[in-house]
Amino acid sequence: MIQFKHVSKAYSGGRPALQNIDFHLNNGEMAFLTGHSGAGKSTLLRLICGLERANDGQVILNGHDVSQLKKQDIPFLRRHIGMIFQDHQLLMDHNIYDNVAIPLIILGKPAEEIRRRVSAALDKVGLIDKMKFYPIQLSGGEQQRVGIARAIVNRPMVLLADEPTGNLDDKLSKDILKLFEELNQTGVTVLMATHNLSLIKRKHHRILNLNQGRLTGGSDAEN
Ligand SMILES: Nc1ncnc2c1ncn2[C@@H]1O[C@H](COP(=O)(O)OP(=O)(O)OP(=O)(O)O)[C@@H](O)[C@H]1O
Repeated sequence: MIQFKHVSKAYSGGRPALQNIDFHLNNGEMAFLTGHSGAGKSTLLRLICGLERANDGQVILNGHDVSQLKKQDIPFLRRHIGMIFQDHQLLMDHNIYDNVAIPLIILGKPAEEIRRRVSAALDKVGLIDKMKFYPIQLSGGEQQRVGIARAIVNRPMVLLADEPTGNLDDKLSKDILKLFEELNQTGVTVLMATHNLSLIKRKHHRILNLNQGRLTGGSDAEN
């Protein structure tokens, strides 16, 4: 489902953020992405959804080489991806319901389907009672969960999560991880970047570990 072939990325003026990354995440697999701050985790996730372009190598998503896609084709690719950002990126002048509905509105889904799916997504993250609230009225952890609801509302094939439990306490972090595992059991491929090693230590999913932009664990050769 997600394959990196000799991928390197350097931001202009900076040292390489990723160097010669090779791995293959199978359809329906779940994996964690770990590594120190600045190791390249966000960059790797951003390459998959076309927010950044590789300088070298191939990033293949569901058979498409993301690094070769034309700019106008990127939105079509993103329809299949749910992306959860570190800084949740909510629209502050829209309420929670609207924030979660946005991906469906963009796709032109009928109002009744939007209502049903947004309610289901908010229910999953425990925020159904707050759908009329604005992001500013929610705690950091609740805002993070709105970002998660928005990412799953369109039932993506692939869920990419950048530090999704960063603002959450232990109990909520475990709940979110459980939610990802449930989605994974329905066939969604999940890649989650995290610093929280205690959260994932008893899990059996593959761990891709980055160190200074290089993959030091979890590549296919070890599996
Ligand atoms: N837009 C950018 N322009 C220039 N350099 C960048 C940019 N984004 C990231 N970098 C650099 O690329 C490297 C990898 O950053 P990245 O954000 O991918 O790491 P990370 O593992 O996600 O870190 P963190 O855990 O702190 O979020 C770092 O050296 C960072 O300074």
